[in-house]
Amino acid sequence: MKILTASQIKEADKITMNNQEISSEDLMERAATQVFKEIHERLQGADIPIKVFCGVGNNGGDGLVIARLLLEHSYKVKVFIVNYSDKRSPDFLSNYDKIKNLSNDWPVLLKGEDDFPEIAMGDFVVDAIFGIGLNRPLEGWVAKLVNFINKSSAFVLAIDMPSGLFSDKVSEEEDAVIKANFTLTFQTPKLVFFLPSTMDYVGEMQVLDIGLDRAFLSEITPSAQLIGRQEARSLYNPRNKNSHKGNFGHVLVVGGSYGKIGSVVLATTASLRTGAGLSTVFVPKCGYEIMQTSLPEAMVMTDENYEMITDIKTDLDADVVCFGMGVGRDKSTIVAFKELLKKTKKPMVIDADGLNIFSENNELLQYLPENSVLTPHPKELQRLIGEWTDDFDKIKKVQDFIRKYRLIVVLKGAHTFVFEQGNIYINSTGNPGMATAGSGDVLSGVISGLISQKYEPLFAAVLGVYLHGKSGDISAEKSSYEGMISGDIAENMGLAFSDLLSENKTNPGSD
Ligand SMILES: NC(=O)C1=CN([C@@H]2O[C@H](COP(=O)(O)OP(=O)(O)OC[C@H]3O[C@@H](n4cnc5c(N)ncnc54)[C@H](OP(=O)(O)O)[C@@H]3O)[C@@H](O)[C@H]2O)[C@H](O)CC1
Ligand SMILES: [K+]
Repeated sequence: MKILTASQIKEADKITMNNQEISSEDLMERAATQVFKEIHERLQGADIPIKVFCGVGNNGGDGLVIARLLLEHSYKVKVFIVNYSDKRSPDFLSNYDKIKNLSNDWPVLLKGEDDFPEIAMGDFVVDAIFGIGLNRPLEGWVAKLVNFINKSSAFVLAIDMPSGLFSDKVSEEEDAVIKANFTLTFQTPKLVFFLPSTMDYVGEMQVLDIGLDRAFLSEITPSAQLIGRQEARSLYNPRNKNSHKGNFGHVLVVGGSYGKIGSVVLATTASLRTGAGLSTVFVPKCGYEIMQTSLPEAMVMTDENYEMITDIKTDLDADVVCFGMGVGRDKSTIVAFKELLKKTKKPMVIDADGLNIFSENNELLQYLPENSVLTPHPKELQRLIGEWTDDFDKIKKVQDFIRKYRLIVVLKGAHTFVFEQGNIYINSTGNPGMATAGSGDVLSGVISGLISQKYEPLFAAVLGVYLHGKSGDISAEKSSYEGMISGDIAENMGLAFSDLLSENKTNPGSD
């Protein structure tokens, strides 16, 4: 699903109104009706006090329509107008009239702190104060109102965006931003919903299709894309019946050191569970028996050295080389890595200490084959590209880095981002249970397994991240966030594929 900027959304609005010959008020009615339906479906007429806080722009206009529709369905609604400005939008004004005509219980005008209503624990708060039109931080009593709502224990539903959250930059720590339990957003998710510094404001998120112009939406180049099941499914290459293990490629995993052979076991298991035809590992001698016993499906080659990798003597023409897990940063390992880089022509997948070696030896990056995949977590990324001021600056710095070295970067996090030049793919699967030792080793193995099967490295990264997250979700379902371990993610890859390929799911753009 495309993630659009506020200006792209505003353009889509205009084109939609033009092509569908509808007014902006019609579009507002349509958007807010979708919200009403979602609320109605969940509350089923329940006798819950609903407090709708409306700004005086179009986000506030949405709030007024939602309130009107709820009142028409006999919900217990109280409307508060957050009168932050004298500039009221025309669609706000016409809906203000409509709601005033509906009942004698007129909206309450809030002009300062003294007007704040009581918000009780069981209240249902609708936040329709600001949407994508926010262009400066909240100030004065409006900021205080937002903090006041946040302090209440009420359930908060944000309309389009949590108020106070910018769509195209991060807020400062002291800024007032609604902390929503749920956000119903129109047509497209916003990039800030997925950034580490802003995602917590959003709560659970659902995108409502408000029927913006299809042709425009399909043609526009997005700033990023959200990868749900449908998008991941479109990347899957079905297998030919007439095939043998040679068709699915050969993965070479190079890694491990004394006490860290498990990381290689995990990555290699994951590569095989993802469908690699053959997987060979290159480990220090201490890893020989561990590998052969724990993963009989893999072939094992060893270094001369018992404890660490010092010389990667192999002429194996693998389809992909995965390097870095548990490998350490000994001088001799760095030399061996450099030799490996020089002789490898096919894309590589680099993780963990492989990334740290690059951070400390920047000159090695030039030997990395084009289209190789780096899989850092934020700390590893910071060591690679330097400090960033905020998440938007980070995105820019990653783009500069991958342009320079012609790479793909998989930035691991609650929402893993896959960066290619000029594009970002944001993953929708996964859960906090995956923050467990070895989870990254499994991911490198999954991506390598897909590359060996002739997936383009970019698509291997995007699909791999999706499947890894899905397998994590399946593992959590079976064992809970706390109880799952990364070996489960490798073991459940088969179920993640089955889920991807099952026919009985219809929810596009999400899971
Ligand atoms: N296609 C869609 O998604 C549709 C969305 N709709 C809804 O419309 C809003 C966007 O509405 P808009 O009127 O553009 O913007 P806001 O309601 O968010 O803000 C209104 C004005 O508030 C001023 N502003 C901005 N920041 C502040 C601030 N910190 N303090 C005070 N005032 C502020 C600003 O005006 P200025 O002239 O003062 O700069 C804003 O213009 C969208 O989010 C949806 O909810 C439509 O209903 C249907 C289609
Ligand atoms: K809002």
